[in-house]
Amino acid sequence: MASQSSAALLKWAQAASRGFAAAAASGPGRKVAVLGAAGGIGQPLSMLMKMNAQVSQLSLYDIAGTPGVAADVSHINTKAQTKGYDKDGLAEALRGCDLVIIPAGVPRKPGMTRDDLFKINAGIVRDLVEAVGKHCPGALLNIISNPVNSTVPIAAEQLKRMGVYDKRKIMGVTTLDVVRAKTFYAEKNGLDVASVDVPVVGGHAGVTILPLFSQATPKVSMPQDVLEALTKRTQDGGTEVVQAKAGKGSATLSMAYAAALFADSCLRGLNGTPAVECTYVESTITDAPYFASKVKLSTEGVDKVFDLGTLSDYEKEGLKAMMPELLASIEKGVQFVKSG
Ligand SMILES: NC(=O)C1=CN([C@@H]2O[C@H](COP(=O)(O)OP(=O)(O)OC[C@H]3O[C@@H](n4cnc5c(N)ncnc54)[C@H](O)[C@@H]3O)[C@@H](O)[C@H]2O)C=CC1
Ligand SMILES: O=C([O-])CC(=O)C(=O)O
Repeated sequence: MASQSSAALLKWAQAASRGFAAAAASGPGRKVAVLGAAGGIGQPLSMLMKMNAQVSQLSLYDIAGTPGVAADVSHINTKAQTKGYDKDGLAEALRGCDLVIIPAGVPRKPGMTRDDLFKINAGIVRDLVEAVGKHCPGALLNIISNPVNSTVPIAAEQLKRMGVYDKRKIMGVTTLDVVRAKTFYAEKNGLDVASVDVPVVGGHAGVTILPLFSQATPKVSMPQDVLEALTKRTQDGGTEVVQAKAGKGSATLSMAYAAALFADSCLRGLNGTPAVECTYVESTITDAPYFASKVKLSTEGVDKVFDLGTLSDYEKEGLKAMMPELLASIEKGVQFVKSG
């Protein structure tokens, strides 16, 4: 989000594009696990984490297909020691982890909402988070599995139940919404996308995704119809990809990129260089107990949740309109664990 974070990430990407060894030149060692590593997101994300100089150990866990992915990724000439774990290896994969990234679960097909994934993914996330609570309770948790509006409350409730909940550590990954908003805003206004920033707040489904174009930089004043079209395209970005893939899943490559950016900021925060990102966390800045907004990521995870700043009237309406769906999705997640 912040230009500081974008600049560092750009440097990382440039180093990677010059030759992956350059990206691995320095940085303290952190242990990172990807749960769901053999999936559409998991594979490219595992590769990108292998290219991150802050990672010294990389655990790749999935219920199927990890030996191949781990062997493949492990040949990349960067320092992260990479090991694959199958379904009996979860405890070892997690032990000592600083950061656990969860893209495990089923993706949408055309005609489905993210909430339609709840039936399968809720249990997957709860069980994986239970293992995190047992084997690395201090780790930061980046939750990608949908529906994020519910899976983050599920993770929180599960850890509360185990007595190891720390609200600073649990984050729903909404970076892809920011990535999309930046891309669409830059394209529409003829801007250099590398210089663009757009905060996206709320949640991660349909109308709960609220890009704040009134706070975008550089500031461009857009006619209302253009603003509304950009807002809608950002809200429907996931569906655009689901439809284009026509039954073969949802966003994987842009998601892996977004998750790698967010994980990089989390690791830099842990290593003492705070970063600012939008992410879905426990929050008191609106009526929703979980809400995505800009946060400061520091040595213990989420150090500060920033308030929304000044919203336009259109954004105020959007905020009001999302609340019933967001609150219902949160409650559904909470009840799933409480009644389980
Ligand atoms: N937060 C976001 O912005 C986004 C979230 N997603 C979500 O990410 C999730 C994964 O999507 P894809 O990678 O495309 O799906 P995929 O089906 O290609 O991969 C999922 C992987 O999870 C694994 N898996 C299933 N149960 C598991 C368990 N109990 N433990 C470990 N691994 C398990 C599967 O074996 C598979 O390899 C979906 O829920 C999707 O909706 C997708 C795009 C964006
Ligand atoms: O739309 C989906 O199902 C996947 C997702 O969350 C996204 O691409 O934003």
